Amino acid sequence: MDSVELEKRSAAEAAVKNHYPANAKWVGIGSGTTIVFVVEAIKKLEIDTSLTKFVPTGYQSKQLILSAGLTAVEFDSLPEGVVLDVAFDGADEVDDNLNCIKGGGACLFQEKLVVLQAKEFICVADSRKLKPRLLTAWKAIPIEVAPIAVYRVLRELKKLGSIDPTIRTNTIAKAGPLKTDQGFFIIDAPFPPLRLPSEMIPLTDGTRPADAWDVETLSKTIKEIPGVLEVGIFSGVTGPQAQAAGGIGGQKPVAAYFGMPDGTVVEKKAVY
Ligand SMILES: O=C(CO)[C@H](O)[C@H](O)COP(=O)(O)O
Repeated sequence: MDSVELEKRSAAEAAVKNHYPANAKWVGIGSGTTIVFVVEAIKKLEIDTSLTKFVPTGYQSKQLILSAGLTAVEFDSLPEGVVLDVAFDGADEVDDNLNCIKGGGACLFQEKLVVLQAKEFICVADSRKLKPRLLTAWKAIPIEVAPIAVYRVLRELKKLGSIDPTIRTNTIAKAGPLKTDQGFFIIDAPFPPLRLPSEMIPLTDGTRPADAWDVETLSKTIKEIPGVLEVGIFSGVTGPQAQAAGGIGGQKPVAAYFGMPDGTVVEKKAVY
């Protein structure tokens, strides 16, 4: 196993050890390559999971749950009022405030639904994902868009300062735009590195500097473009603050685990 895979595994083991609830009833399972190690770590606990329901974030996630012999319940089959005990998921980049970029695997819409429905979102990643600000190494924001609106959304993104946003295409033999589990397209929209909201200094007339966006404002602005289903920025209040505001757990992780090249695991916790 190469060193990045080992980082993913050690982060997953630490995250599951610290956050998998003793009598878990509902557990969200994200998408991507790191989440495979989370499911492996849950299995390694050797606890009775027969009463636990695992909520997938898409096709790959559901197959992962089923092939591990666990019970999958799709998001749209959740009984009314159910709040997930915890949701584990990966990320493409995580900043100092635990804001995340997600959607590298094109599952951001269901991933956001699932983490919002969980008391706690626990992020699991390798060392490459740990950066002070979003869009440092990961250069574009994944945005899920209705196919009919895609060219209009591309134009609107350019007006917001995105340099050369593109429609993601299939990487396998089938030519054409990649389709998400919802049958939508993904636009990858590059922007300059994003600031934290606290770093935004308005111009003297009170407006935003043309080349500077903070995580929160850009996410909300993109979400308002007609045709956008969801934006791959996971930000805002989290944990108890989100619960107090009625948004259950919020979009942002309460803790993020990063496997490091030296075999250690860095744990970062949200500050409330
Ligand atoms: O958001 C995601 C999929 O839409 C993934 O969580 C993200 O892309 C990280 O993937 P990986 O664990 O393979 O690095």
